[in-house]
Amino acid sequence: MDAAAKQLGPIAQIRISFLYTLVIVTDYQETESILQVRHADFDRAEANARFFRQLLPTGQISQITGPMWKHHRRIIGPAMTSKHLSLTTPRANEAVMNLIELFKLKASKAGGRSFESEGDMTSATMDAICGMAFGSSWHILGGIKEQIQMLESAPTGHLGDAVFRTTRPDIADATWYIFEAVPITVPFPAIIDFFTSLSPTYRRHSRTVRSYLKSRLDESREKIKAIGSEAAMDLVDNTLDMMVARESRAEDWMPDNEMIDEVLQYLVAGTETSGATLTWFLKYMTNSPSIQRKLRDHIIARKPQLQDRQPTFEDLNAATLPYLEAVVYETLRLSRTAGGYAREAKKDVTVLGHRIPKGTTVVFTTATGTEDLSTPTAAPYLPNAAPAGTDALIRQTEALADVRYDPSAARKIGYWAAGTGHLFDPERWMTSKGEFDPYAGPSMPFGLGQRGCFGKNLAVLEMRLFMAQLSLAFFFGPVPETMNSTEFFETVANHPRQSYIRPMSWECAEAQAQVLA
Ligand code: HEM
Repeated sequence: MDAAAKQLGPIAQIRISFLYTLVIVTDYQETESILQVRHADFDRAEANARFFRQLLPTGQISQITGPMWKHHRRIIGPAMTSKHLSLTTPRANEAVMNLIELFKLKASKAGGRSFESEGDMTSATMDAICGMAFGSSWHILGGIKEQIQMLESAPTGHLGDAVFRTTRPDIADATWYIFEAVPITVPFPAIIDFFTSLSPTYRRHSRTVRSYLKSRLDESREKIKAIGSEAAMDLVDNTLDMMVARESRAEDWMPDNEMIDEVLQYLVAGTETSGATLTWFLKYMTNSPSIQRKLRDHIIARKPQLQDRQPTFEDLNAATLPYLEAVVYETLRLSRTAGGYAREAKKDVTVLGHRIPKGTTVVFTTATGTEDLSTPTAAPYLPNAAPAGTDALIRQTEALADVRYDPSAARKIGYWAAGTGHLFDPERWMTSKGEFDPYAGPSMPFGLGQRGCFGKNLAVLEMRLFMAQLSLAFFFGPVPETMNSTEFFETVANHPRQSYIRPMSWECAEAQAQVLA
């Protein structure tokens, strides 16, 4: 899709089959306007929402905008306020600390060899999200640590890496199983969903996860009854408790199955996305020693106390730690965890001068953050060059090359310098005064508008917590070329094909640097 978007320009039409046509819009300003302003014209695409319906029949993510979606947003919305996120921060910090201990242990057993990190990052984000969603985790990292402690040393893989084969608790495996059944990369999701719903294994794992969440819900009700719902509102450190505390108000009541869907949705929408983004972060750090040093020095200079204690929600913000914020935004921009998102035209509409009939799915790619096709200096579009191998699928709309961004129009967001979009460069987010500028240039990792990512605030908090503490704990040493590919593969998220790291203490890194000097 990215290749098509790049070659065909700001708007293009892709015929998937005789019955189904998509329109791709890559013009940044038009995308902003559709997502943020034109709610009367566009809604969440049914084609997108139905991916998750088997797993989360009533979750926000499976619904088009209507009374049920609004009801869910109103009840769970306070989970993304600063007040609630501040209360839940210790839950995420537990996962970060366990991850740091696990990396130390793995590094000692690896004896200088690199090892794959993505499994640990998704286990860490699952532990963190569980803690924030219902107050305790499945201790996946703790279990992995215990298994690794038993090892003398790790076996060597075919690339010369250290291989750690570990298992996860059954409940975590059951959850992964049902996540992986989301038919996101298949051509006929409805058919796949039908067969999935008949699969005894899927049904068994789904029952296991749902009955676990039901027992958490019952415990939460007991807890909140004992505290009293009004008092609980100021104390609750997880989303389930918060929803239960609110349910005493008639308008905030929600049936059990809907509450369970909302909590499970945290895990579905928040684990793989955050885990993949943090895996990319480790890759960028591994390949940017000077950025690692700058980030660590920045945190120590601005918040020296974070060397001795865990950060609070209030410690980590763009004003206090602008360079950390720049690293967070740059990682989200370049890793493009979610490849794109979609809307459906609710009526006949006009986009960039082209009539789009009611019911058409319009897709936006996060590549607009790396290849800003509305940049006046961008390379000219190639309106007649369909990407190789896709000719049969692609039919260009008539003469679209002339539909370009109008430089005289007001635009709040800046531009990235031509040809630099593919580089990992946190400086692009910094002003000459050393401040963080969220409007420096295009990037939409979370989509936008009323159907943009619900969990954005939580995700950004997680990124800050993990990135700050990992940067203080480790220097990520270079890994061999054969383990350093930048290729990726796509599921719900974009994952790096290789995620090898070689964490070491800063003291060890400095000693090595001196020997080499
Ligand atoms: C780095 C991490 C994350 C990324 C990159 C990400 C990205 C996205 C994107 C691109 C969308 C679609 C937006 C649109 O259509 O405009 C989305 C939707 C959503 N995300 Fe996230 N997300 C992340 C983490 C999370 C977390 C941690 C949660 C939950 C706590 C979450 C919950 C949701 C939900 C519920 C929706 C659907 C919203 C709706 O349909 O109204 N996400 N996310």
